[in-house]
Amino acid sequence: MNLNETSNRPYEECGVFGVWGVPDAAALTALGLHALQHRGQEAAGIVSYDGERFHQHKGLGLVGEVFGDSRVIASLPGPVAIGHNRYATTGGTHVRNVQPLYADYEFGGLSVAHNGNLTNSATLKQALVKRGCIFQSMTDTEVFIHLIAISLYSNVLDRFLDAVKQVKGAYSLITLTPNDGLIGMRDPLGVRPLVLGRLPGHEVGNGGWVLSSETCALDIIGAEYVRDIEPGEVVVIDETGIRSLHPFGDQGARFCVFEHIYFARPDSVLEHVPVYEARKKIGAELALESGVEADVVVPVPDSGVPSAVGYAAQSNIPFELGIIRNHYVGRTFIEPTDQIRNLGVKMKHSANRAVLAGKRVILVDDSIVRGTTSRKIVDMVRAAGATEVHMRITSPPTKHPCFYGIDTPEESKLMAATHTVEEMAKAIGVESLAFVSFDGLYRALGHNGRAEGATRYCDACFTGDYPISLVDKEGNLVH
Ligand SMILES: O=P(O)(O)OC[C@H]1O[C@H](OP(=O)(O)OP(=O)(O)O)[C@H](O)[C@@H]1O
Ligand SMILES: NC(=O)CC[C@H](N)C(=O)O
Ligand code: SF4
Ligand SMILES: [Mg+2]
Repeated sequence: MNLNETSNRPYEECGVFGVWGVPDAAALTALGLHALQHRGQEAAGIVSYDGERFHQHKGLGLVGEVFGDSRVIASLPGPVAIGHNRYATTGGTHVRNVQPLYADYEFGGLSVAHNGNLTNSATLKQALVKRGCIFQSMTDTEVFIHLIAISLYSNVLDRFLDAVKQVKGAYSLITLTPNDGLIGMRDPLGVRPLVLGRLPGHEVGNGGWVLSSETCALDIIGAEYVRDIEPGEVVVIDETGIRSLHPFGDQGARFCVFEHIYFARPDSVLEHVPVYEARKKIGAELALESGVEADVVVPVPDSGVPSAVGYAAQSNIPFELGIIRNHYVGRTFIEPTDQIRNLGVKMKHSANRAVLAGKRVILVDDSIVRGTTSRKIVDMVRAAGATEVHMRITSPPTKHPCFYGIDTPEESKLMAATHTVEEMAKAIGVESLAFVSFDGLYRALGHNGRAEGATRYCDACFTGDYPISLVDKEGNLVH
């Protein structure tokens, strides 16, 4: 069962960004969010702090829509700001669920931006509501707000640590506090990414620090990549410097392998691995494992492009843009019905007849979820005159839902959960279908097959091996 009331759509997640000690912090944050737009297109928000007051602006829509007017940025003064791009995993697309969340406490204001999903938030919420907490949103993220409020510790950092020790799930957090600075944190297994960067020229007063989901947002503002925040690490940035705490000790790391396969932008570097290179290598592994005679290798844009480059190079078959993507249709379709989603795929992709007619075609994509995209693409490619269509997928079959911040549909809607590979090939209408093997995937990421990779990554949507307990699901609780 999926935790999301609007779960009937393809997956996405969120982007978080924060800057400390720079003029125009909100403007830089808007730029950072713009670079992270691929991580969430549903809503965007920025909260800034000017040393006395917090200011916020949030809205449904793309970053350019919410922050396109310079008067909006001007209404967010201060040298510190945090921002969030949202794609809902818990709590639907409503204004009151837009992040960063903000609350007033006896110590002043506090704002939090969260990428990930908590697996015990419904359980915690039930207890918090019984204690009298009044929730303003339907997000899982809001439990942080209340756990901090009821904590008996006196300083904000201790209250924050008290709160995170009670939650389970995936969370990369950026928290803005009045006295304890900017706090960045990754959950104990580091499922979601978070990196630290620095803008040169702002060192006076310890300024210039940046926290971001991905390195592509550092590049857009000219910040230098410093390092990844470690799994379970808390960094506290204030005028006195930057401190690092490890309140959970070392519990290992289970980074989301699907970030490498699909979510992250190809120009980002995740855990020291350039995403573009990793995707090319996965494509090359796939060509070695399940090569087939053909005339052209064609990517399914966008996310299939780097791996198709790798597949084509390895197989020595020409790479061609046989499917053209309409750039005015977003990354995913939020429409709730299959009928409209089908139309959405047609609007997004069109076949390039000049490349496809009379050719044996290998299509490369990163994943098959419901099969909506593959079915439509294959029909289009055949209608454009392809004589054979072979589909190659750079992830293993997606058989299980994600509960850690990716909005996958419930299991019964995942094509690979209800079909064998042969049945899937028949259903999408291809001559052959192959997925990368687990060992091939992990080799491409620089590991010695899955035996090694499984101790470093979460791959639960492919294996069902969930590294963090699913407390709400086990207790049959939904938000
Ligand atoms: O089997 P389905 O349910 O159709 O979902 C799978 C498709 O969805 C994703 O693409 P998406 O259009 O979201 O984004 P992209 O442009 O980044 O590839 C993914 O890359 C697959 O192409
Ligand atoms: N995709 C995400 O990371 C979403 C964050 C949070 N769970 C929300 O729904 O707002
Ligand atoms: S279940 Fe899949 S998408 Fe979710 S965190 Fe794990 S690998 Fe990533
Ligand atoms: Mg795609």
